[in-house]
Amino acid sequence: MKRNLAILGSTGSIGTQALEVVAANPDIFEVEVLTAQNNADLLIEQAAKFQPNVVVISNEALYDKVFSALDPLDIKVYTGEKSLSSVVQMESINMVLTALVGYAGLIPTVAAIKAGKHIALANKETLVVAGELVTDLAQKNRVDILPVDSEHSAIFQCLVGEFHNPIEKIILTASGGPFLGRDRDFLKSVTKLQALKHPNWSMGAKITIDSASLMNKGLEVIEAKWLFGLTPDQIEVVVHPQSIIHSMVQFEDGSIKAQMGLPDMRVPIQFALSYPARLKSDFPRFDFSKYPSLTFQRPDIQTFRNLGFAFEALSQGGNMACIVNAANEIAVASFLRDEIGFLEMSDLIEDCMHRVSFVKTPTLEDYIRTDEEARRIAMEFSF
Ligand SMILES: NC(=O)C1=CN([C@@H]2O[C@H](COP(=O)(O)OP(=O)(O)OC[C@H]3O[C@@H](n4cnc5c(N)ncnc54)[C@H](OP(=O)(O)O)[C@@H]3O)[C@@H](O)[C@H]2O)C=CC1
Ligand SMILES: CC(=O)[C@@H](O)[C@H](O)COP(=O)(O)O
Ligand SMILES: [Mn+2]
Repeated sequence: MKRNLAILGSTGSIGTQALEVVAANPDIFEVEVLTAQNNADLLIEQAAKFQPNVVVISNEALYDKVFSALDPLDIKVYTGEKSLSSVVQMESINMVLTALVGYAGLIPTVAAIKAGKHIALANKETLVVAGELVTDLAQKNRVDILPVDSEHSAIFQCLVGEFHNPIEKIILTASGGPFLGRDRDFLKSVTKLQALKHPNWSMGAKITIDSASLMNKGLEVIEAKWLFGLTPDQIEVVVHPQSIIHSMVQFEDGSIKAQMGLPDMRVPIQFALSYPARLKSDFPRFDFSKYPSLTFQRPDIQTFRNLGFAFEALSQGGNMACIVNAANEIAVASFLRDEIGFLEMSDLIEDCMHRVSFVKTPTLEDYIRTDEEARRIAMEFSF
């Protein structure tokens, strides 16, 4: 069961935890490709340790630095726009972990699927932008898309042994983020430092802001629709502040299965990389006596409007989720630069949903055009 991996985004939160899993299981995993955008020092360190055949540094200005460090180790170094899409096609790879953030994950994932590589999917934006196209392509090429996202891994783990049984609904759990229970008056003036303090998970900046605004849960609703072939009314979101139950599936007899454990992304990463096997691990174990109560409540979609936008995008279909995704990427980047306020992120997304050209049955080229148009319009947004 040797897995020869390309890890796209190896220097990020998911990428570094994936390399911990790899390091603990050297008989099972081989690293063929590592990629990064800006963190050349860490990429060089990872390459020296894991000895891939190839690395990609997406920022072209850093190519010389990475090349001169890795040339003596006989590790090939690439850069440039098309590099990710070409390296994922290498013969020696059989699985690609998409641990890079944002829309940038879409085109390399499509290239990997076309080349017949199984996908361990962390980059939820790929399915948000073009879920129908990507899942159809995977089916056509007999490629598995194995979820890494903790909620989707939980659902997938509940479904193992049940694939013949219809799902009545799934229950996606949400932590509620750092601003759970807060009203709009409070949210008006929150800072990025407050928003970057997730109560349970340590993650990259973009997804942490998405969690604070409930956009992450919205993106996950769309991701779940495409991964598990659901209609929007089969997807319920429940706030569960402890993040111990990672999500649930309700079957047609009313029985509910839940997957639980401490919030530790190494568990779903490892399961996606080793599926169908479960590998032994020394990750900390859950202790029931430390969690005397697990609590649940409804999400407040009047205050956290982004979750509602995601359901709206699903009901409109076409390229609407692609519009929401691009607008959200611009909104989060602007918030992180202190250019807009927390609540203005939702105003910007709503504006784009009204103004960007709607396409009912988009092709890949339409998604690329939509992403460009939505980013342009989002950048023009003024308050
Ligand atoms: N972190 C988590 O626990 C979870 C993450 N996810 C999803 O996984 C994905 C990765 O998240 P996370 O690890 O937190 O993100 P990080 O920001 O920590 O890491 C992102 C990685 O992608 C690279 N990267 C960023 N932008 C680009 C680009 N335009 N082109 C190529 N590479 C790029 C970064 O390189 P560099 O650092 O070198 O600049 C880095 O290696 C996201 O889609 C997120 O939603 C899902 C569930 C949980
Ligand atoms: C770890 C993971 O999968 C994240 O997507 C996490 O779920 C974020 O937490 P919330 O969005 O529920 O706050
Ligand atoms: Mn998640």
